[in-house]
Amino acid sequence: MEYKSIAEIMSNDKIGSHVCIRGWIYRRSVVGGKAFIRVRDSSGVIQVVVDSARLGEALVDELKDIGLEASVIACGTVRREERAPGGYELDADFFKIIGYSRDFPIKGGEGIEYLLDNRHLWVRSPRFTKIFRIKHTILQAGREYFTRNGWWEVNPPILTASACEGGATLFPVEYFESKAYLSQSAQLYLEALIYVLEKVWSLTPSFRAERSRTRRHLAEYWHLEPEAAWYSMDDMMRVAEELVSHIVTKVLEERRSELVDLGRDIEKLKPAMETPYPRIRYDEAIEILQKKGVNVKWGDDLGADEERILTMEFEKPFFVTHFPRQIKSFYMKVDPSNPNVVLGFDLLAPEGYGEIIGGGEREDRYDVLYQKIIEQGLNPEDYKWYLDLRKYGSVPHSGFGLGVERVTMWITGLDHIRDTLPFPRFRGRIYP
Ligand SMILES: NC(=O)C[C@H]([NH3+])C(=O)NS(=O)(=O)OC[C@H]1O[C@@H](n2cnc3c(N)ncnc32)[C@H](O)[C@@H]1O
Ligand SMILES: [Mg+2]
Repeated sequence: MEYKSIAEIMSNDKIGSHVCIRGWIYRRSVVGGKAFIRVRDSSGVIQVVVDSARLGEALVDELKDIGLEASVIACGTVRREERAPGGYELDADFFKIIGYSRDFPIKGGEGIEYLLDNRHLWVRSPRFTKIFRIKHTILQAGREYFTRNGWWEVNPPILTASACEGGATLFPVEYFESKAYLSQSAQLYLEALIYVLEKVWSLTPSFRAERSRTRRHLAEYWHLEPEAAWYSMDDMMRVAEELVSHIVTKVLEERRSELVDLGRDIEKLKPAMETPYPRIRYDEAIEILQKKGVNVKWGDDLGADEERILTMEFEKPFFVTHFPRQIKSFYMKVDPSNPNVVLGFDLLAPEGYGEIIGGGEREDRYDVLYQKIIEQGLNPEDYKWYLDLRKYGSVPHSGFGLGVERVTMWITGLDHIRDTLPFPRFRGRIYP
């Protein structure tokens, strides 16, 4: 028996053809001797009509109370039906229950904690099918961009010995007789690999022990990070905007129907297809915020609220550059023309989404980096290997980290980052 996907058969050129599908019962009702069974698979939902006059009363009676998510096979003739989801239905001449389902625990209207406790079943919702298909394309676009432009994919370690982004968000793990930490970022190792392949990138899980639960922070997220020898901050900002533009273009080409089904306003994504993106310095960002009456002063970090207000000034992603040195990580290169700021950049997504990328130029001089490690209260011993990279043929280099879930949240228009991956991890949530 040959099976078609539901998306394949829901088209005018399939009207009148005889096909077989398989999937799970998403909704069901019985009216006047007919069962209307909405079957879902990974491509969509179709209504299957089981007529007792054709397939017998016993089957229709059984379908009256069949459990949601029972797995089924159905064969029949495709026909137009405006009242059915997607405008098509399958007039069944064969219908078989494969796997029964009793009392599927998600019936609609449950609270968020209950749904998260049943995430292993909640993920079956067609809404997640659409989100995860979009995320698939985002990841595919990222890999495609780097491969096409001569970047080499590498595999940095996830078990590490020291912090990259500050000790406050480290997850310690037992490592044989000693202690290790789950990686916050692949960056430091990518900086070793640029001396091997010059332009490298990795997709790794990054871990942040974020104490507070917010709509845009996870404890485990997927991190797309390039690093390149000889690249300046400006060079790397061009890579960042080309990458994001390619991602948005590919999603709009290949996942438009999923975006529409999620209620996303496609028009709001189109400006991000065009580069270059606007660039403002941190100084200008502070001025904009102060003019809007925000209580912020030079030297303050930009939090979610400040970023949200800034994003209302732009219709596409925009860069904020040249942050105060004291609010950025030890590895950031100080601006030669202004020792108070570093050559760092963030890329902020519009519509209130804020930071999706953080990056910059790295300090490539041994003595200066050593002092910055001391300045930030870190132990140079913990960074001995990292400092070594500045002893043997050090070169100017830059990189950034793109938060895949942050980008997915923005592109899909979601209001919480937890729905951008199947099993979200944040404080208080490790099950299932
Ligand atoms: N290779 C690099 O230069 C990356 C650099 N070491 C780094 O980790 N920068 S970052 O802390 O801003 O994180 C980078 C991005 O990673 C995302 N990010 C950062 N933290 C999170 C959390 N907690 N949850 C979800 N996403 C997160 C967000 O998009 C940030 O812009
Ligand atoms: Mg950042």
